[in-house]
Amino acid sequence: MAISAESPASTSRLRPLPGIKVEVAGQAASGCSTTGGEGKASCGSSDGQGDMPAEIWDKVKNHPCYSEEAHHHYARMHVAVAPACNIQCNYCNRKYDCSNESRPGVVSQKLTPDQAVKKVLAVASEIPQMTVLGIAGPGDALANPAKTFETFRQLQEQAPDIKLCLSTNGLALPDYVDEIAKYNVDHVTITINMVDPDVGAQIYPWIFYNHKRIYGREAAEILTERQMLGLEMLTARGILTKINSVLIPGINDEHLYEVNRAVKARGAFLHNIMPLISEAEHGTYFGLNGQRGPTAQELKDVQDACMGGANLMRHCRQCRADAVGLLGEDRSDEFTLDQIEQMDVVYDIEKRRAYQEQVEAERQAQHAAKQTALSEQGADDGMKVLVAVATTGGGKVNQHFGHADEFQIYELTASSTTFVGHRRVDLYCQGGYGEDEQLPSIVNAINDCHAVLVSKIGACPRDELLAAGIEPVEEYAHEFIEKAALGWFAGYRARVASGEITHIPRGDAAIRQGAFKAA
Ligand SMILES: C[S@@+](CC[C@H](N)C(=O)[O-])C[C@H]1O[C@@H](n2cnc3c(N)ncnc32)[C@H](O)[C@@H]1O
Ligand code: SF4
Ligand code: SF4
Repeated sequence: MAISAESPASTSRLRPLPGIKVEVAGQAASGCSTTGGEGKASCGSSDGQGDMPAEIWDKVKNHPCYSEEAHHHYARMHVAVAPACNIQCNYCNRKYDCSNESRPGVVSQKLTPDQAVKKVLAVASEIPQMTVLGIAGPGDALANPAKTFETFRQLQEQAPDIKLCLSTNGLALPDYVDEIAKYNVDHVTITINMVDPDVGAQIYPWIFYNHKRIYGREAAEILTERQMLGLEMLTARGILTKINSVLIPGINDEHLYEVNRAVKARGAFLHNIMPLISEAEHGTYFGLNGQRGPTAQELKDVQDACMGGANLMRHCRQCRADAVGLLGEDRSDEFTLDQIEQMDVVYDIEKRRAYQEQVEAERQAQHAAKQTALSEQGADDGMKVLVAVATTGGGKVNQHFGHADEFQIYELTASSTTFVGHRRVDLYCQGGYGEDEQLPSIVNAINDCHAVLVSKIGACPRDELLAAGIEPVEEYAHEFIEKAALGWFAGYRARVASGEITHIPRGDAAIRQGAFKAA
């Protein structure tokens, strides 16, 4: 597909682009449910490739961030080799020795490139489904170019099967595109929160550029120009890009649609709209000044409004800069420098490959089960519901309600299943203490869902969920998630059709008791 990089009307305030035509070698939309947010049933391919070109498919099918399906099966890790930053965001406060905060920009230990490479080899040997190594701070990968590229250089030699990624604010990006290509870094994340410097001036107090500090609107103007130029240059080289945007209510919530269209026009592969994390105790400008993050509903509304543009990632976990494991789990505690010194690391590519073949077979089985379940749904009657799922990974409904500290949320129609996000909750099972207090907050977190799919649930929470209009479902324990959800949905629609129950749309209006009623 050829995409013109000329400025679309909505981004006319940007630096005029050089009018290059950018070849985008296959957008996510042409694949089949490979991205986070828009998995439709139109694709019948058994593995999910759809009509995506093979070279793109190879880059995304086992990348947990670029493919929603892959994130159930494959792991990633970050190494914290990039402490410095060349700009200031009003939502960021980096910490270098912190083990108890789970947010971007925080790490337990800064690493040298040599230490980082040791750690990657150790993790990759212990967790063979770890396919991706990213440098995401705690500062900016490209504000620390020597450490970033030395890490990549060594890894390319010693672990050539691992995909390399980096995250940047984009200010220095145009200067490093050649080096990014040289080390086969084929996934780059750029954080783009605005394409309008007036919006940018409310997010970025300063940038450090050309040996000086630049403030306010002028800083934001330079930043947006550099981000757009860097994105175009990556697209022109066939490097896949993911755009992160932090949703900041009252500042860029209404503007992110424009960002989505601007990055799509420049060939972005995915757009990851993430909620602002903002607490006074993090010590950020926004946190200290009462700027709140969005609700789950506000986030979904903005993501939904952006559909039809750049494809959306909705399964981001906003990981720490030293995260290790499947998205949502963090095993970095098992790989401290002291522990790595004690490990007998043998990096065996063949063993990793053989293991990943099994993992890939599971991913494909999950995809095929979904396609079969969709084909059995019958005509689409326009009904749309959300369901919550308790899972420990592997793409299956395999967690007890009481053990879930989060639920994955899927939107179902008769012709699609779409992952729309995860909701963290307080653990219900507290060893007998405080359970009654947790339940209302759990119900509140999933109160826009019609059902919650679990491997098991106790009698007390079952009754309370039913009273709140949420149907607890154990029947599909240990099934693949989409197959389970669609199986329940087919039964639900049949009960509605027979008059056994009344379908009541939920959403915001569902914050009431008794939505799930017998007719
Ligand atoms: C720590 S940064 C490191 C990479 C790079 N410096 C950048 O900003 O893109 C990783 C991601 O975390 C995001 N981030 C940092 N603090 C955040 C916060 N308080 N809330 C939401 N996202 C945040 C950044 O915007 C960025 O997308
Ligand atoms: S660019 Fe990244 S590391 Fe730098 S201040 Fe912003 S979020 Fe923090
Ligand atoms: S922060 Fe988001 S994109 Fe980055 S590794 Fe975690 S899930 Fe993937």
